[in-house]
Amino acid sequence: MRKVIVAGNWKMNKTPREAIELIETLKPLVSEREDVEVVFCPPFISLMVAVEAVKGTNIKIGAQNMYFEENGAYTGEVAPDMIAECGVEYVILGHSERRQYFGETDESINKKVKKAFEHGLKPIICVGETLEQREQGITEDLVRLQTKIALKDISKEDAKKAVFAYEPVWAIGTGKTATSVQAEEVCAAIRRVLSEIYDEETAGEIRIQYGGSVNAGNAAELFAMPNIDGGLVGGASLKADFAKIVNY
Ligand SMILES: O=C(CO)COP(=O)(O)O
Repeated sequence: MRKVIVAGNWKMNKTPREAIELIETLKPLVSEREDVEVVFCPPFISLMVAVEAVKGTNIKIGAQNMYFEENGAYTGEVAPDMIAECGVEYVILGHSERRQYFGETDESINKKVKKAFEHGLKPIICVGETLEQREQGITEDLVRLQTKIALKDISKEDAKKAVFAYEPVWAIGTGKTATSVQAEEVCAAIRRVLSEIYDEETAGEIRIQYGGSVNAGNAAELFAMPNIDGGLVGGASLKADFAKIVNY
């Protein structure tokens, strides 16, 4: 049985002081469900205080990105061991905003996935199509390709620790959610390709989230779908409402 995982991607929001405030507000509200794994992903600068703030609870902390080199002349970048040393367990990789604004490619995401595993970090790998791609009818082809390239040269043992997040770009921050049927269709396609790359057992262990305008009103229906194992939440993760999603 796959454990549901609900992660809050805070994106570029909250100063370290505000991050602590939000965690303190949410902590008592999201710690009750043993069957749901909760992850907060604040900006880099708040990772250390966030790890400190969730000590003694079962809440996990994740980063939103990292670079694929170990160290060196890469001004402005953050290395895998830097975030690992903060006590972070997860790292979001390949978010569509990083692909769109910061030139990330399937190949660079694959390098990051490899590095994450080398450093004991669990990647939350984001895949998803734009509206244009959906209208062209290439959603499944595209998501299959994104999934395959992200996992190139990744062992079965490591892959089992990965989380996938299906995030249709047209549903992010738009208030326009994919229907549970649309989301399930693509999450099932991701599981099929995982089964082709590895085997059915491995595919059955990997968790696949849906992301894109998840809120307290639609979480239960989405998470009830057989291939949707939780959500990657943006806007609604910045408010006390996040607790309602966790306690769907
Ligand atoms: O991009 C997302 C999570 O990574 C989704 O963002 P929203 O929940 O704000 O649509």
